[in-house]
Amino acid sequence: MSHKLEIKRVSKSFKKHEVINEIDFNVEGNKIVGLIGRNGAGKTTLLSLIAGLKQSDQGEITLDGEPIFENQSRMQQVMFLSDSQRDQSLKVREMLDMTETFRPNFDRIYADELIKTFNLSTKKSMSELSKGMRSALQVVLGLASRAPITIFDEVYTGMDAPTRKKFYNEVLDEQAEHPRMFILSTHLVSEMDYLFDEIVMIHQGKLLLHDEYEAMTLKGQTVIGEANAVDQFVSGKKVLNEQRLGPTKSVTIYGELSEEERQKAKKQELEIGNVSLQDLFIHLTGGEA
Ligand SMILES: Nc1ncnc2c1ncn2[C@@H]1O[C@H](COP(=O)(O)OP(=O)(O)OP(=O)(O)O)[C@@H](O)[C@H]1O
Repeated sequence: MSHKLEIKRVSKSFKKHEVINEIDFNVEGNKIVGLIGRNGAGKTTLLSLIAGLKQSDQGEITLDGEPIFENQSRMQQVMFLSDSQRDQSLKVREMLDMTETFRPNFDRIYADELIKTFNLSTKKSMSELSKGMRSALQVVLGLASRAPITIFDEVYTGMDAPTRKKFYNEVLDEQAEHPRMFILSTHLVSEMDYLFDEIVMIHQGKLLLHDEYEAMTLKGQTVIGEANAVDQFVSGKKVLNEQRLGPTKSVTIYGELSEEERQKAKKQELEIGNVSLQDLFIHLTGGEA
């Protein structure tokens, strides 16, 4: 079954600091959504609002038309996994037991398989796990719970590269066998972009872009060639970045190019190339990520 998540002009402040500013977008269906933003952009805050763990000051977040906040049945459909510290004395086995009690779709057999995949011991307590192991446990709980909306808030940052790769493979396998909506926040953009169907990019609490991954990367273009010709070609377009190398110039733009414009570029010996999501992210959020 597919679900509709609506984020309707949501704002949230802490004291006088507005952390989320009128964010507005919808996601519908079984998709893997990448939530991208720099440190402090507001990703965790937005995801906590979506999970109903915090109340927005303005606007509303609904799942299938019903508000999530203070709505037990909707909150049960949304699972939020993060690296925040849990009760350190609990054993891994107890964490699995507790999660199984609260999550109606929890698959214990799959959870036990994942425990082996990620080399975790169910006998250890949380305080005995390394940072990477704690991250892996969050991944196990999130995947095995099979909640219709599963949110991973940068849990992978503690995991080493081979373990992250295992996680990415599991997400893709799960999405094929038990489709649902995953929201994965990250700034490991180049490493994770192949997972995403849709991208939500936020910056300083505001929504910068929301689009399908493919559409978004097709809109990012570099135009390289003789400086004057490049300047003329990009005039009136959204310019993200410019680099000059002697008489040559490389400009990154964002927006669709018509066939006519592509032909014009060809005639003027301008080279048009695609921009990676990582480069778009860097340029759109103003500098090195
Ligand atoms: N409970 C809180 N009280 C006060 N300020 C907060 C609180 N939680 C978050 N903030 C502030 O809100 C802003 C956004 O924080 P948030 O954790 O949502 O960002 P983020 O995009 O997840 O960052 P990162 O990638 O570094 O984890 C930051 O300036 C942070 O200091």
